[in-house]
Amino acid sequence: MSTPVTLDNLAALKAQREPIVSLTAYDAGFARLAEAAGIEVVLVGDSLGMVLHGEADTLGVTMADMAYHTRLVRRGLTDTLLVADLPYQSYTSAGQALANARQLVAAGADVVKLEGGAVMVDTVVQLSRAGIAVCGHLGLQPQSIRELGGFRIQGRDSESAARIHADAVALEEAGAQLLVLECVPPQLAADIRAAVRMPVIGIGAGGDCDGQVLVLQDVLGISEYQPRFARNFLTGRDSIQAALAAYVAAVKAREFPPPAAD
Ligand SMILES: Nc1nc(=O)c2c([nH]1)NC[C@@H]1CN(c3ccc(C(=O)N[C@@H](CCC(=O)O)C(=O)O)cc3)CN21
Ligand SMILES: CC(C)C(=O)C(=O)O
Ligand SMILES: [Mg+2]
Repeated sequence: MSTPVTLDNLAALKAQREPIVSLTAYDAGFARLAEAAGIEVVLVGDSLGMVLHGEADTLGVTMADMAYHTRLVRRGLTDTLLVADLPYQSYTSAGQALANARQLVAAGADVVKLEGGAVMVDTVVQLSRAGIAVCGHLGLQPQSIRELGGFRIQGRDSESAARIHADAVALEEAGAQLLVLECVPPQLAADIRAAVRMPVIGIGAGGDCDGQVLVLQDVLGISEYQPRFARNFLTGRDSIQAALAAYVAAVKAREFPPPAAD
């Protein structure tokens, strides 16, 4: 890449139906490798609570953690769009969300991501009005693990599918410019993708999304627990660089995720 990736570029990729490739990173070194491999969006995910800290969920991650890792990743990137997660309990009011989102932007985030649908509309409106780009996150919301009772697929029945669909539209109307859709049935992801202008980046949500995101450690096969939807791209390859390039190529060719229920 030679010019910075923008949200407008991602919208153009959606319009062209060219898959957007996203990957998590938590430090400058891996961020640099992700950019060199052609990753368009690097996510500093609160998944770092699990893959870096060794916790069983993402609930212990703090704003200090997210700001620190966002600063590290920023130093590894020249042109890649940087999305950073607002962590658990850091956006319980619009005012708190604004203050914390500003911290992530100061640390180098281009876009801040938050979990939740209709309940987040006021917050998304305020962030957008303040000039902060927002990425929504629907479907499986790991920060709601206690309410969900586990990392389970969401939107299986028609009622919850309709709610997720309505949440996506509400987020877009509130000003969200990007959406992560995690662990929902492929048909629901396809319907939502077609219904909103913002690019929809899927994870465990089938192939008919505008893009895909995976956790770095899953792509390298070094996670303690590998979700079923993830793939180890280092298998059969001899370097991390080759694995990341293979992930990018597989998403761009729509070879990943595979068509069948995986
Ligand atoms: N290493 C890692 N990869 C991830 O994709 C990831 C994280 N950590 N941490 C934050 C969230 C949590 N995620 C997860 C974690 C576990 C499952 C999981 O166990 N899924 C089951 C399917 C459950 C069902 O059938 O509903 C699976 O077998 O994949 C899914 C998403 C996605 N994110
Ligand atoms: C799994 C992705 C979407 C995420 O939110 C994270 O890495 O925290
Ligand atoms: Mg997250």
